[in-house]
Amino acid sequence: MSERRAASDAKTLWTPDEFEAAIRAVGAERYHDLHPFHQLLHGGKLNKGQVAAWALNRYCYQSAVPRKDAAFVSRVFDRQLRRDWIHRVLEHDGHGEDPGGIERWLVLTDGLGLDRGYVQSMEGALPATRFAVEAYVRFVREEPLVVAVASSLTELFAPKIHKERISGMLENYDFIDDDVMAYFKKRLVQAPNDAGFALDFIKAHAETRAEQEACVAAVRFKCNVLWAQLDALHHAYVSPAWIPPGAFNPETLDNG
Ligand SMILES: O=C(O)c1cc(C(=O)O)c2c(n1)C(=O)C(=O)c1cc(C(=O)O)[nH]c1-2
Repeated sequence: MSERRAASDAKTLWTPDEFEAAIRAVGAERYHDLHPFHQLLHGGKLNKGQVAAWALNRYCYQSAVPRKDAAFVSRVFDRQLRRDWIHRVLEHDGHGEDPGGIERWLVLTDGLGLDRGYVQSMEGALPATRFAVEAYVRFVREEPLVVAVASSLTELFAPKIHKERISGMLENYDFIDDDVMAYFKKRLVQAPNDAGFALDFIKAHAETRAEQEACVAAVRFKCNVLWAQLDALHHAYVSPAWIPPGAFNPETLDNG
């Protein structure tokens, strides 16, 4: 055991409330709602091409989420936990009558004038987007289960940003309507359930202070995954507007 880990284990276990407060403090400090790109997006300050760049890159995240959840399930020996987690894959991939979140995301990219095949190929995504989302998949595949669960807890902070996004984008962009915001409306119901389950799970299963601190670090890591994607978008499409070779160019979009 490293010296740092031993020192952390020797500290008193946080109470469940203290543990939750430490997790929530990470969101208050560094969730991506604080990123200038989101403020531009929600405030109507971007043009259609820039919004399309965001949606196209964010598709990579959407498609990685069920992959990381499937990777998680594959590591779980407890049948009940697999049952409790597997719906996350289905929420995104669809199930029965529900076309799923990825399909709803493609309705958004259709509405922005992007070709579906191009979006799904991820060929136009920024290099940093690909690195960031794959780092998340790898993290969930490799870290201890309780830490992997904790990394989903940025979802505690997502409903606030989804509400702001629905109202801000509907109000500020004439190319956004209710149909294309369906993805976020659905997440307003799904995310609190998923986050509540994950929070209860880590409270019950992080048994040492070191494990609790590793969970907090996982939320910090995940905030970085989200933040890095917006840094890359800002750099490529806002200022200095350096589009990496081969990445989506908004000028190729009709009415971009
Ligand atoms: O729009 C957003 O800001 C946002 C953020 C996050 C998040 O915090 O990771 C998720 C989502 N949306 C989302 O729609 C979603 O399905 C989702 C799943 C997860 C996850 O880590 O399992 N995060 C998020």
